[in-house]
Formats: sequence, structure tokens, C-alpha cells
Amino acid sequence: MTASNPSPTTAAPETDPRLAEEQAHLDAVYARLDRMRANTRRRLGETLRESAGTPQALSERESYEKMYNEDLAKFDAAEHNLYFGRLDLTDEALAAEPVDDRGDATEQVRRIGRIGILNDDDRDTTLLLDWRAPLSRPFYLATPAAPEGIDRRRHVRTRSRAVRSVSDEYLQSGQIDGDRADVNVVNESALVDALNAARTGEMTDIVETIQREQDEIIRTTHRGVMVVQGGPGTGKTAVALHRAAYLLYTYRDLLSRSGVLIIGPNDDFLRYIGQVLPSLGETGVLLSTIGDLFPDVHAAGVDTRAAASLKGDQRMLAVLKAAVRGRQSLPGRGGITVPFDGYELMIDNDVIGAARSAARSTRRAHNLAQRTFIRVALDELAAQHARRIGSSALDGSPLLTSADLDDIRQELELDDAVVTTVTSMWPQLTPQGVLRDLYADPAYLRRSTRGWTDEERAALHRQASPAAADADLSPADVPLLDELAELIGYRTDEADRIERARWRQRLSEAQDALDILTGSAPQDLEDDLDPEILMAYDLIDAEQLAQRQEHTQYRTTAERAYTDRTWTFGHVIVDEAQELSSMAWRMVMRRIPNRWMTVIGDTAQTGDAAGSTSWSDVFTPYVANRWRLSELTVNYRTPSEITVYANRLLERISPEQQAPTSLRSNGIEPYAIRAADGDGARAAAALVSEADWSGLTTIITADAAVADARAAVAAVDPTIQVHAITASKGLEFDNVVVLEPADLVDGSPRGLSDLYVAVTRATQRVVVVHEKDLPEDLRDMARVGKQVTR
Ligand SMILES: Nc1ncnc2c1ncn2[C@@H]1O[C@H](COP(=O)(O)OP(=O)(O)OP(=O)(O)O)[C@@H](O)[C@H]1O
Repeated sequence: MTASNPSPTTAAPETDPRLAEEQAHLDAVYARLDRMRANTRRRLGETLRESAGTPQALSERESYEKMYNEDLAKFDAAEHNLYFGRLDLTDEALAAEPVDDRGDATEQVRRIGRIGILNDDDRDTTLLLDWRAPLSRPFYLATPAAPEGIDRRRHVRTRSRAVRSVSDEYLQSGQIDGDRADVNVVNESALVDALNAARTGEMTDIVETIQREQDEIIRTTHRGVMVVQGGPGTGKTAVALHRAAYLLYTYRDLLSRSGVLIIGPNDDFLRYIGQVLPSLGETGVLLSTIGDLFPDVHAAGVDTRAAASLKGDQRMLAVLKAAVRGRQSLPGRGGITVPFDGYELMIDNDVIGAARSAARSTRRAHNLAQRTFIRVALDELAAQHARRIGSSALDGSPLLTSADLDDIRQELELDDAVVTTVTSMWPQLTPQGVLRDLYADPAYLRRSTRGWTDEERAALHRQASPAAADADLSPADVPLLDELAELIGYRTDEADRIERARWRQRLSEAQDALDILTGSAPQDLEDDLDPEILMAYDLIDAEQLAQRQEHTQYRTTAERAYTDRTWTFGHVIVDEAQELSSMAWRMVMRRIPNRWMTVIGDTAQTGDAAGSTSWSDVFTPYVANRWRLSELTVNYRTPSEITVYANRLLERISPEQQAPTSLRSNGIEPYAIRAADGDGARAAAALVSEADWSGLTTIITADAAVADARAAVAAVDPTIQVHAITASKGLEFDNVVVLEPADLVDGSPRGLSDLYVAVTRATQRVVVVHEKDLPEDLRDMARVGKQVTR
């Protein structure tokens, strides 16, 4: 095949034979998809109708049900833009391709789509290659400089099962109009279309336009920690999500059992990215914030910066250890007397000290060592009692046999007062309980924070919430709960207890169900049951029924992982990873002992006072120097008009970092509006409501100012969005109004980073509204009006 058309073309539909050719293929692909869907539905129906007598048959039936449902979800997800790319190999490349197992030669044309589809003809020809298949890779990598045996790459745009346009690039001719040698862009026309599209508030996938540097990260075979650093808008999040999809495709067996966890900075962000993986046909991924990673806790409390910073610090480790040890108490100098068997037992420091040493020397977690503590304390008390009642009045020698001692020991075990007193010195703990007491009890806090300043203690102190124990837990508390759960050994006992309680509950529900069934038998049979009539009890007992319910409460890997704190994942992806504190990293690392992780972030965007500014500091303690860094260098989001300001900020935040190259300019210069004192939020709202900007718009302001800003904006137009800077992390909007940048800079120890994040959220336009003087780097921004007044 030779190059006949040296430039990318998008043809007029009525004249171009390529459209008809691609439409014919598209029709064949959709026809096959429809047959697959119909077959799967039929099989699902059959499966559901099958009776499953034994638990094993039931479990088999459920795994088929799961498989068919997943397939149907995948087909539905693939419906939109199913086929998007085509590669035509050169004759030489084709000749060099190996023949496959059946002796068939490789096809000269490869068609690429969201999922792989084989035809149901007798040769199982490939109608569509999955974008993740190795044979699809040149679609993302080939350039005129390195054409990878590709003669022509074609982009096929479709809508509702109809081909809208095609555009071709001829890679052998060595020159392709539009491809930008400076930033190494492939598939440029499709990319530019994607980047210019108005945002919807939900992230979309980028399978049609993945770029080379992104593809290399998505498909990396590295099995350790891989850090992807890149400026705002370089596609880090997009890459993370496509890597998850790629890994699930390539290591399907392994990862469908162990699961993939993606950690994001906040709920808004998770909602924003939530549709990307399902649109790629992948649903088995758990998306979570740090604040939601501890089962049954939804941390909605808000910390002061000082508190969040302390809670994220590794020094908390010693504090939590001390807090747990602080619950292993001694009775004090006088001891405690408890009546027993007509005498007074003395529970004193010697008795409890011996029990405590024994329990501590087991090196088991607190709750798990309690058994040793109680055993040794009761042994000591039994010996004390035996000495008192069973020694010779003459010489004090023991009169009691070891059997007598055993009897005393057993009686002690049954004595509530004794056991309660002993246990109170080594009680069963819960992470929530310890944390709440630590914050609420100044003496306990002081004992647990040796070497801390009073100011630091005051930052942690908080009144115990009269409501639920975890009502005011903050996201920074969650890693502390997790740490405490380890120290306490809460997991095993508590998980067992919950599991047993759930089972008892199911059993009793099953019993109730059976009782209802039996109760609804015809009354006239009550006294004289017809032996020919089978009753529910004859068919199934409560235990079996409960088991059956257990099976039907089928949960995905992600769902099971979510409710189990000790679940370890096959792969973990952390997005906006620069925001995680040291304590949060400890929690994440517990979820991934194999350390197979993709970590995405930008240390220049760190806003959290406990976040990190050095990847080496984060990972060296866990994997020494065995972590790999990749960088993304092209900014796909922000036009160069905005990037000018962003880069100035970057230069001051992190001069050593290379500023990403903006891929496009749109001619829309950022500008600043000075508002009258106290009128900034209203002026920003007025600006937005009067503007005729297309796409999504938000006002971004400092966290501390967001409530007031929202109220003022709502008075103008309640539909206008206002985002606190922390909540805007990772999101993007077509138009961004940065409200009072001086507050962003002054409001936090990492203020310049916050401003950097704010201006880089925009895909089209930035306007600054301010009452105070502008930060230095924005001072030369064009001004519109000297002052906007009421
Ligand atoms: N190859 C690509 N093709 C099309 N769009 C892309 C591509 N790469 C990135 N984008 C788009 O660029 C925008 C920015 O991507 P993304 O949010 O992943 O960047 P980021 O590096 O995570 O940014 P931030 O650090 O600011 O959160 C998104 O709209 C994304 O869809």
C-alpha cells in the first residue's frame, strides 16, 4: 500500500467513498454487538429460571448471573463511539507479521474500538480490537518519525451508529500537516476537537486520543510504585483511569479477585471521574476518598489547618501508642478491694502490674492481649486468696492442694465484681472511643502527647460530641482510626462480632420467613396435618435459608473490599497524591502490601498542610529507592493565555519543575476586575450572570470565604456554582472566576499553590475579581473597569 493522500482529511459525507466503507463496517460491528447482547440476555434468562438445589449450584448460578450482567453492562457502555480507529499496515509490515495459531496471516487492516469483538463466522475474524490490545498500540504511538509499520491511521467519528466523518494520516509520507513536532502530538485533529469540547461536569474517557507519553504510563509493566508527576491539565487523572482499565484487561483474573482501589481527594472529584471506567466497560473498581476508607465511618467533620496538619504528622504514631497504653491502667497506690468468699481481695499494683507485663510481653494488639491480662490477674488473685485462707497458722506453709487452687480460680472467673474490676484496667477498646476520649479529655491528651506544646494540644482538643461517637470525625481522623485499629487489634474481634451478628440476624429472618410460611398453611390442616402436603420446613431449614440469602446477597469484589478494613488490593491508584499526609500513606500502604501502585500527583499543587512536597520523602520509607518516576509534560486543559500566569506561579512555588507546554491558545486573555469593598462576591456573580460564556462556569474562592461567597452569589443567582479551593482540586470548568486571590494566598501556608490550582481549573477563560490588591504575579493582568460598584 502506498501513500496517496499526504494530509489529514475530513471528507464531505456525500462524496467520500470512505464513509460508505466505514459505515458498512460499523453496521457489521453493531449487528454483531446486538447478537451478542441478545444471546447474553437469553442465557441470563435461562440461568435465572434454573433451580439451584444445593448451595454449590446456587453459587454457580450466581457467578453466571454476575458474568452475564457484567457482559451486558459492558455492551451497553461500549454502545457510544464503539468504533473509532483504523490502522492500515504497510505491505512490508504485513509480510513481516507472524502467522497466527491457525495459520492465518495477520489482517492488513486493524480496526480499533472500545471493546474487542470477534465475528461469529466460522473463522472468528476480528471485527474490532480492544484499544488495550497490544496490536492496537501503534494507533497511539505511530508518528511519521516512527511509523511502526503503519501506512495509514484513520480516525472514524460516529454518532448514534452512523459514521459522521473520517480523517486520515499517512505516516509513511513523512509529513503530516498539523502534527506538532514540538510537543509530540499524535492524532492531532481528533485531539483538538476533544480539547475544545465544552465540559459537562463529568470527565470523559480519552481512548480515541491517548498521547504517547500517556500511553507509556498506561501500559507500563512496572510492578512496583510508579509515580506520575505532571502539572495541571497534563492528563494525570485521565491516565490513572485508563491505566486501571488497562490493568483490569491485562490482568483480569488476578485483579477481578483482589480488586483495584482508586483514591481521590473528595466526593465531588469522585463523582466527576465516576463515569469514566464504566464507560470503558469496567465496573469492578472501588473509588474512595481517604475519609471513606474506614468501614462504617463517613468523616464529614472539618479540621482547622493546624489540627489537620498535626493529625497527619508521623508524631501521631507515638501519641496513639501512648493513648492505647494509657488505657492499660494500674489501680493506684492504695489498690482496690473487692469482697470475695468472705474475705477482701486486694487488687493492687503488684497484681495488675504482673498481669500487664505478661499481656504486653505477648506483643499482641491490645484487645487480643486482654485474655492474657485477665488470666494472669486471676491467677495472681487466686494465689493471694489461697495464701490468705489456706496457710498454716503456725508456719505459714500452704495447706491447699493445687486442685483447691483451681477451684478458687474458677470461682474468681465467675465473680462479676472481680472480673469487672480487673477488666476495667485493660478494657476492650474501639478506635473511635480512644480517639474521642483523647481529644475530649485534657489530662489523657496531655499524658499521650509528651513533648508537645500546649498550643499543639489545644489544636487537637475538642469536646466529645453528644451525638453519635463518630459524628464529628474529619478525614484526617480516618488514618488515625486505622492506625488505632491495628494497635488495638480491633479488626479481628470486631469483624468476627459483626459477622456473627449478621449471621444471627439472617438466621432469625430466615426463621421468621419459615414461620410465616408455616403459619399461612390452611387452618383446617393445623390439627391434623395431611402427610401428603409438604410444608416449608420439610424442604428447607432456617440455616439453609439463611445460607441461600447469604448467596443471593451477592457482592462485587469492590463492595466486599469496601466493608472490610483488612482487605488488600491487587493494585492501588492514588490521585492528587500530594495531598496525602504521612499518616494517610500508612493507611494506604496497609491496603497494598505488594506495593503495586500508580501514584498520580503534582507537588506544586499541594494545598493540604500535611501533604507532601517530595515523592522521595513519601516512598523511601516503604520501598527505599525502588520507585519509578514518570513525567507528563503537555497541558491539555489550559490555553496558553492562562498558562502564562500559571507558569509564573510555578516558577515561585517550585522553580526546579519544568512548566508543562500548553497545547493550544484560544485568544481569550485573562482579565481582572476590582470590586468595591465588601462587594467582591456579588460582583463576581453579576459578572457570571450577565456574561454570555458557553459551557460550565464556577467561582473559586478560599475555603474560609466560601460560605459568605455562596450566600452573596445566591442572592444574585442561586444557580451559579461556587467552589472552595480545596473542593475544586482535580476538577475543571470552561470558565473560572477567581474570587479574591489575595485570600487564597494569605489563607494557607501553601497559598501560592492554591492560587496555582485555581487558575489552572479553566479550559477556556479566567477572570479575577478582587477587592484587595492583586498578588504580584497577577498584577499586569488586563483590567476591565477601575471599580465595579453596586
Ligand atoms: N490525550 C488526551 N486526549 C483528550 N483529552 C485529554 C487527553 N489528555 C488529557 N485530556 C483532557 O485534559 C483535561 C485534563 O486532564 P486531567 O484532569 O486528567 O489532568 P490532571 O493532570 O489530572 O490535572 P490536575 O492536576 O489539574 O488535576 C481533561 O479534560 C482530560 O480529558
